[in-house]
Amino acid sequence: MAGNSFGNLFKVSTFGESHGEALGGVIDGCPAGIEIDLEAVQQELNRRKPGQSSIVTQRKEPDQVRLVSGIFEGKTTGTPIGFIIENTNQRSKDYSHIKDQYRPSHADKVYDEKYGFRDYRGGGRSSARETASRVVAGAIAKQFLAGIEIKAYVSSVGTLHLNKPYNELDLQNTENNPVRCPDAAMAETMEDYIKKIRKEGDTVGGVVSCVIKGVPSGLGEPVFDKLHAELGKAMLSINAVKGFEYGSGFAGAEMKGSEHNDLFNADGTTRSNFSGGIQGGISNGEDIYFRVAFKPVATIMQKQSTINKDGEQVEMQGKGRHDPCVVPRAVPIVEAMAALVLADNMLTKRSNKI
Ligand SMILES: Cc1cc2nc3c(=O)[nH]c(=O)nc-3n(C[C@H](O)[C@H](O)[C@H](O)COP(=O)(O)O)c2cc1C
Ligand SMILES: C=C(O[C@@H]1CC(C(=O)O)=C[C@@H](OP(=O)(O)O)[C@H]1O)C(=O)O
Repeated sequence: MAGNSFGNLFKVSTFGESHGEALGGVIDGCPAGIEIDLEAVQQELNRRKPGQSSIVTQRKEPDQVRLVSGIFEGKTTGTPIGFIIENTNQRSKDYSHIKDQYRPSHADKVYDEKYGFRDYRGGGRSSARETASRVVAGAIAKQFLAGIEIKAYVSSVGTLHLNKPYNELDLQNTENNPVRCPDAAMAETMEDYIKKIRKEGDTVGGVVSCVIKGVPSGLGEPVFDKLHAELGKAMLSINAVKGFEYGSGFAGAEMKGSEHNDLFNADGTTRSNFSGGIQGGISNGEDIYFRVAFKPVATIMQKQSTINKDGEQVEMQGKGRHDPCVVPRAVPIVEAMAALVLADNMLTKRSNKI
């Protein structure tokens, strides 16, 4: 099974299944001499971990990371950084009912078809539990990117939208509530809504917005490896993601050039930023901002029709501990993937200077 590595120069490979012994990864290409704050790495994992509030999956995992190589006396050595997170709270019996039948809109059927066999416990490799490894790698990338600030937050849950641009929000408030929405009143409305949806045995989608400040100009490799294309791939590789837009995004399609053009100031900065900090695939020094759309979780606690391995129509109802809405826990994952893209592009920029 290929496809488990991300990045070219700052490269991470992840391993592990939701109900296996452990998850983990190897980061290759992280430069030597970076001071690593292990508590900050753990803090990022705590933001993502299951069981953290009443509006996420109730699986209780400590998600304690163990760094096993590549760091000596608190600094990266330039050798591969290996890390492990043990699984401690699997409840595999919840999944025996999907051994021979498929959850609609999860990855069960396609994994069986592609590989002829699958670890059905907890969704195996297709589970978003894998994203714990991304968060570790992203936390190390963030430390390499000192001076660049990456902040994601929840901007929609279902049809509840926070209709304010990021520069009118105080993003310091994002971590003050379990939804991770920086507007306290909207966060409360969203939280109540997620609770109501959970009671109904249903799930709901949402949007994570992200802003990156302090990115130097010149990151991104046209023509195929444009910075926004790399960000798009990174975000679309996260479980349950259905959409990515940067800058003006789909709204830009409704505008005129005379409204949309980012006019220059004399110092080369721009008066507006519909470009989202990237022009021609290269960062221009303005804020990079983008949005990521997540679908409603597939495993619902309501009866739905599906098929079994023999192609018979059957009824099934989800079991186990699932997220009613993924966006509160997706915030640190989005930040981690953005950090990995920037770290990789930073190293590429260094390597193509004569
Ligand atoms: C943070 C996070 C938590 C998730 N939790 C669940 C969950 O509890 N149950 C579930 O069925 N899907 C959950 N998902 C989504 C599935 O992992 C995903 O839908 C599945 O792998 C199929 O892939 P696809 O939706 O990208 O096509 C979660 C996704 C994320 C990002
Ligand atoms: C365990 C995590 O989330 C899991 C993501 C997930 C899925 O299908 O993506 C399904 C559930 O898995 P399980 O029933 O095995 O607990 C979630 O709890 C995690 O993110 O660490």
